[in-house]
Amino acid sequence: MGLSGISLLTTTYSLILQHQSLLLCLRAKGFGLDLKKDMEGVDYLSDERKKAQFDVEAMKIAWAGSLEAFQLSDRMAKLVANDPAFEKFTRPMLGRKELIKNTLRKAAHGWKLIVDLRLTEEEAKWLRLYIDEPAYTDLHWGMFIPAIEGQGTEEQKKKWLPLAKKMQIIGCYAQTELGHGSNVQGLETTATFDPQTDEFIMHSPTLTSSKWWPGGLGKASTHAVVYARLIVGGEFHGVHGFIVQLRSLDDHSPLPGVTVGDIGMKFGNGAYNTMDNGVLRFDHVRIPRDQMLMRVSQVTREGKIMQSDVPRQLIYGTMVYVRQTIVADASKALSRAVCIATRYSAIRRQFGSRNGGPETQVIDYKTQQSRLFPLLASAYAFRFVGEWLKWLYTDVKERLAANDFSTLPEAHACTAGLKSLTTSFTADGIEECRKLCGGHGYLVSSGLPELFAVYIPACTYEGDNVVLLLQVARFLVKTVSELGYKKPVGTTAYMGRVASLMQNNCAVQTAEGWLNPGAVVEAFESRAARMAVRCGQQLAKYENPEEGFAELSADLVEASIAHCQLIVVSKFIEKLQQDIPGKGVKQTLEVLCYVYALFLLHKHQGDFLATGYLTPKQASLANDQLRTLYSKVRPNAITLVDSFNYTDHYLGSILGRYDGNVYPKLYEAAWKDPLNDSDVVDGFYEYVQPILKQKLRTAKL
Ligand SMILES: CCCCC/C=C\C/C=C\C/C=C\CCC(=O)SCCNC(=O)CCNC(=O)[C@H](O)C(C)(C)COP(=O)(O)OP(=O)(O)OC[C@H]1O[C@@H](n2cnc3c(N)ncnc32)[C@H](O)[C@@H]1OP(=O)(O)O
Ligand SMILES: Cc1cc2nc3c(=O)[nH]c(=O)nc-3n(C[C@H](O)[C@H](O)[C@H](O)COP(=O)(O)OP(=O)(O)OC[C@H]3O[C@@H](n4cnc5c(N)ncnc54)[C@H](O)[C@@H]3O)c2cc1C
Repeated sequence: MGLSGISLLTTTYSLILQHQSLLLCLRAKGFGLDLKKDMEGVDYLSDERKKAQFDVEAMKIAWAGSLEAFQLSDRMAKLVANDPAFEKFTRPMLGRKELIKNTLRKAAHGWKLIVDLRLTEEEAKWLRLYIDEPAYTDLHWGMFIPAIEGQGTEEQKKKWLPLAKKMQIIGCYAQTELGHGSNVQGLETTATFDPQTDEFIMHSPTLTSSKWWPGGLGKASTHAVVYARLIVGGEFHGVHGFIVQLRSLDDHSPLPGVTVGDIGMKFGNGAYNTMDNGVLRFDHVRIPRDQMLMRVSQVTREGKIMQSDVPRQLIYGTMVYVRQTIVADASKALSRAVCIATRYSAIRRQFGSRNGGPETQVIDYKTQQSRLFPLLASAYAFRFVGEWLKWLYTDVKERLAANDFSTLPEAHACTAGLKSLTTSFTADGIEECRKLCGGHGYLVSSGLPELFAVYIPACTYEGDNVVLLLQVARFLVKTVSELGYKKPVGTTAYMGRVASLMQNNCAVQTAEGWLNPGAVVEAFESRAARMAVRCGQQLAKYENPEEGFAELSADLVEASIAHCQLIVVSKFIEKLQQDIPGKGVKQTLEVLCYVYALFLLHKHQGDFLATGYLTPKQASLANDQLRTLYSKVRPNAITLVDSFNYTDHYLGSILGRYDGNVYPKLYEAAWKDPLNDSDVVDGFYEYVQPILKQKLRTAKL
């Protein structure tokens, strides 16, 4: 094949796809073809992009939340993508020590950019996100600083926040212990007040009291907010946060009485192993009294405990904040996986070739659509519920600052429940995206294995997902039990209409009848209300409510999921009631909203049927409508993932490349693997050749 033959290959998209494997063979066999030259600059997804029925630039803004948010995020994404210091392709191949050093280097480079370019806190947050490497800085900015902001007095904030924000100290959040994580009141580390010296003595009395897991603790932090049992005058006064210095600010060595280190390798290559999750023990370490975070309770010089008007639950406030950010992160992680799987599904062809024509794009298989499009719709749904949750949190924060604590229980229930719902779904969704990409999805260069490994602990950290749903259940049970005399508000307002929600059944008669926001919301409200009320009725049969709660906990978790799904569906619908500019943007989002809702209805039809709200026929009509909706998503699929505006650097996936130039890049990447540095593998002469050369004496073989 001559050069003219090669240039012919670039003429049509389908021809190129057919000939890619041939080209690769030629190169491998030493024919010297320059694949880079032949394939680069071609957009293999351009035909797909032409199918869009909406204004992609406007959708990018809808996804980002505003033009300003879009521009800011776009600027930071490009800053990172264009800086070779943030290369991450080799990360999964690094040993742990190199990995951590590399992460420290990136964090330092990121901080230099933040300082040199005078980035705002918001810009810095996006910069760290796009660097896309879990690091001690996540916990410093994401938990240590918020803990001081939320639980410190004005004086404490004035002292510690400037140091932390200039990174003159590095902090982490040391709550979990070897023996207890979920049960915070079961923590064993003690902080005993010594009135003689006006100090607290921090101590780890047992092996199980060792702090275990805190990110950034293992190697980087100089300080920690340590959660410990406050003991004053020999009595226990609950768990509180204390700012404790762990390492010297000169040479970083642990201070006397402090034993600190890393807890070891975690799931996956690269992935969360860039984080130094740590172990920490105290041997009677003394800290000044004013290092107890004292917004909720104060210990006086004389050793008196003073309670402020602030509820005790505010000690858990940092978790409310972080759970809210985790919901926003879920939409990022899911959209990333979906972007990879959608683009690759349009490139990948299997079967269906007629008369030598191209095979079918796997995205056109209905089964592929029924697995992929609900994930795409969920990414948008989580994005919008995350936006709403951020608003809710900001509102609560303002109220807390003005000593109005009335909305804290709802904020706790919403953040706990939505954190659980979105992270569980996203973790499963990333794995589904890997399967949607077939064998190539299992390659590290697809980006999916590392994304999965880095993401799955989100189901555990910041509260085990089942434990959190049980918190939602307590909130629901309380709401139901108070219905007779207290009007439910906020996300439980629908319970105020419990009588009609229990009585009226679904009125939908046709598949088109499901394209009605009122019908959809009523279905989810009825299901959630009926499940919660049913749990309430069951609980009432127990003399001991705690015993009943434990016995019914699996059903209570189901009721919590129904309530949380209702929130996501309602917030998506509410979003669509706003003005959303751009040709076809609102209509396309409406399709996704119905996909999300009807997919859930189909998946959980057992609930809807068992509560008596739906008939089997109505459930089946919903499924008919869902199939029609998938056809409406299909032409917009690629541009819907383009609207996330992810750079190739952030995606970190050959399968998800913007230009769809998958096969040559996969091929190229394989040759970059260190194993291919030589033709004869290390160890061949010691371990393989002797086998090949052996002269077997046994008759059997
Ligand atoms: C890739 C880079 C990402 C970058 C992101 C940036 C930052 C960080 C991101 C990632 C995170 C990385 C690491 C994660 C860090 C952690 O994991 S920190 C440790 C988190 N630990 C937990 O979440 C522990 C879970 N357990 C609990 O939250 C509680 O103990 C409990 C289970 C909820 C309560 O237990 P219980 O014994 O029943 O209750 P207690 O007596 O303690 O309190 C009961 C009352 O308090 C209310 N309540 C509970 N929690 C909260 C809260 N958070 N806010 C407000 N109120 C709360 C509860 O409703 C009860 O109220 P009543 O009115 O009495 O009913
Ligand atoms: C990657 C990672 C990073 C972390 N970072 C930090 C950090 O920075 N700082 C920090 O302090 N901690 C951190 N943690 C710890 C984390 O917050 C805890 O692991 C988490 O809260 C879960 O607690 P646990 O490990 O005690 O789980 P457990 O509570 O032991 O859970 C084990 C099982 O028991 C079940 N279970 C527990 N209680 C109940 C119940 N009441 N009813 C029914 N089932 C129950 C759970 O559902 C689960 O299936 C991190 C953890 C990970 C994995």
